[in-house]
Amino acid sequence: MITTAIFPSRYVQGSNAIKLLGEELSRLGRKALVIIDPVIFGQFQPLIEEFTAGKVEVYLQGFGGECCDGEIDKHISTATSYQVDLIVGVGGGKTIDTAKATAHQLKLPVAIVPTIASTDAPCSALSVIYTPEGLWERYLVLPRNPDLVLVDTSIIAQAPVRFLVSGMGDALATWFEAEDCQIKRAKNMTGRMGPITAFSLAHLCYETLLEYGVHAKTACEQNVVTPALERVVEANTLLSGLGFESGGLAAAHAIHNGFTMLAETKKFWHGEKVAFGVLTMLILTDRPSAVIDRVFSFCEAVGLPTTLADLGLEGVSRDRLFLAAQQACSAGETIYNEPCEITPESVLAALCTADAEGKRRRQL
Ligand SMILES: NC(=O)c1ccc[n+]([C@@H]2O[C@H](COP(=O)([O-])OP(=O)(O)OC[C@H]3O[C@@H](n4cnc5c(N)ncnc54)[C@H](O)[C@@H]3O)[C@@H](O)[C@H]2O)c1
Ligand SMILES: [Zn+2]
Repeated sequence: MITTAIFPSRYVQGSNAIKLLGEELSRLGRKALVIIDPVIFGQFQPLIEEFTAGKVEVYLQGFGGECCDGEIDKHISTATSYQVDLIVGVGGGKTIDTAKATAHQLKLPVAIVPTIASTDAPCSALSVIYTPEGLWERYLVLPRNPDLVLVDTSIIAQAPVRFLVSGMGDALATWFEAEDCQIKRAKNMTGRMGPITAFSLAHLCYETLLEYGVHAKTACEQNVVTPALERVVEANTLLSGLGFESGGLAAAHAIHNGFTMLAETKKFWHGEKVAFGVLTMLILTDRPSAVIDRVFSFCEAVGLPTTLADLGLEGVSRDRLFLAAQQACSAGETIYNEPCEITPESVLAALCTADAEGKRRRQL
């Protein structure tokens, strides 16, 4: 059997790692287009200018808010007119995915500087493309992973804690989705089966969250970096990225994609929707109740959604929920990597049951 795993070329993490930006970027190019999330543009412009000075020439451009084709075209056009030889993405998952897609179109190297540990987008060879209105559109699978991922944990610790928790929700899916792909011998994001390395990393991701998740959240609430925070940032960013890409995706992410059909969930972050996708998946795939209890307890302890109301879907009708279930079961979705029968009806049943279980536990 041929297995395949893919990795970013270089991963740098630590408190004040941003000071290494110029040195690290100068390995990749001389002139960079730096795409920055608009919310943090003012905060990061001076940092980027200071820590690249004398090493790399930089042009800064704001990200427009959605990773869609029009937005990618905007950055391609700027990069072309400035004749840059490197693309840098600074921000959350959407800015990062836009930077990766832009670099891919231009066949340039890409460096990623996540400013929140909210998803496992930084390390992957994938951009998730949406419509300008924010509906999930397609996965753009890229031929290579980022050339550099540089994570400054002090920056992550300064950001609102909800992003770190959301990243834990995304990372929580990694082991369960990879495990099901391993059982089913399903394809990972490369279209081949993952090696044991990927499944081990995915499992380490899960163990790290369970062991250090609560303490990492506490540190982030104090805006400080501790060893637990360092571990969870690495789990959210590197372990989860390697684990999902080379292990494979399954139901939790398909259910997330289904939720994007329901406008009420738009104000919730990717990892928050994925976390409820995990709870649903555990019921859908008939996991032992001890596992279900452990994952519910973890979500409750760190503050991830455990009911539909937590995702803005209080009182949602079964008919509307069925729309999300149908979307989760679209042709080609990763939900078919599950080693069990999948229908929109079975997904709806699992969604309703996960919600009821979340409510039941609150009444104990
Ligand atoms: N490509 C992949 O492998 C992959 C994996 C997982 C998720 N994704 C994608 O990532 C996206 C979700 O990413 P996200 O949840 O990071 O959303 P996002 O990029 O929209 O960022 C969330 C919010 O955080 C703000 N922000 C960023 N840095 C900040 C900081 N330091 N302080 C305060 N606010 C800050 C942004 O302005 C934004 O409002 C989705 O599009 C999802 O599909 C991609
Ligand atoms: Zn995800």
